[in-house]
Amino acid sequence: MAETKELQQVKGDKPAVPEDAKARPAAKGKAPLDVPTGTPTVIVDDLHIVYRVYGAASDSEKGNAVNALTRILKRQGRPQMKEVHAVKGVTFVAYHGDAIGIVGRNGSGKSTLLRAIAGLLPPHKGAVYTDGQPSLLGVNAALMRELTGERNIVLGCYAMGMTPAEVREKYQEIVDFSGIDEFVQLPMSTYSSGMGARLRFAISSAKTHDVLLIDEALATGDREFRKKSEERIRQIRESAGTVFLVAHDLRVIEETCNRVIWLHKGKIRMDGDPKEVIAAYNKG
Ligand SMILES: Nc1ncnc2c1ncn2[C@@H]1O[C@H](COP(=O)(O)OP(=O)(O)OP(=O)(O)O)[C@@H](O)[C@H]1O
Repeated sequence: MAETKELQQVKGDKPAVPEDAKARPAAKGKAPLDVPTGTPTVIVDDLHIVYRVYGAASDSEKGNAVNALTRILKRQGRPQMKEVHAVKGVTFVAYHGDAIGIVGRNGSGKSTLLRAIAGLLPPHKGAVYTDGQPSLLGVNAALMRELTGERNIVLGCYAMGMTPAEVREKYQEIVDFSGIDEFVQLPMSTYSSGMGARLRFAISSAKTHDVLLIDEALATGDREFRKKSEERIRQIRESAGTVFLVAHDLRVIEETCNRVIWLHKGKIRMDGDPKEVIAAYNKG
């Protein structure tokens, strides 16, 4: 998303932190680790995301004769469209060096929020402002199953904007980081889901990202890989990037992030220190 006038203003002397953000624990409590505060990378302002599902009908609307007769009498067609209000007025500011974990129950809007920050979903209301190019790394990131790991690394690096020289320089590092060894010569369709996830993470994190959005990609890795990934996320943060991490494994979040946002039914329930938010989340 292009840098906006609003964000340029925000990057001036006085960051425009929304009023409610000032009241949140991250802002008023202890400063997150080594974060140089004051330079926002992502501003989410009263964001609403609504999915429109065409051809959907609720149980009460479909398949029964009374409903069909009512529709005929009222000259209505089949119900065509349902709306799912997945994100309902989310507001927060992320800063350079933040690693923000997003937790919440299934369907609470975590993946939707990441996709909206990545610019893949248009806001129904509100806005997302980002400084730099956000990159979404998901378990479903578009690597091609029928191609070998090697081809996917090369194409993936080109897709992220690397030059041929940079690809040559990074290639071996990516293979080593992913730990897929000789499987790199085989099509990805022969990989386990963990191997695929590791390769995706290795490719996506080979480049320095301004804003890296990670959706569950670390969930399938083993302990050793998780440690390596956490280290790499730390490096990304140190190079003044911002990382968002969605993971159901709360240990990964607690060990990796300096701030946690708890989403509940599309709204922020809590935002602040990982230990405090995770403790509250575990209590329900
Ligand atoms: N493509 C879509 N079309 C319609 N509704 C969707 C779509 N994707 C998600 N939803 C709905 O939006 C809501 C939020 O979903 P989302 O996937 O963002 O939640 P989540 O917190 O990431 O869930 P999970 O933990 O299960 O991955 C859910 O009610 C879901 O059914």
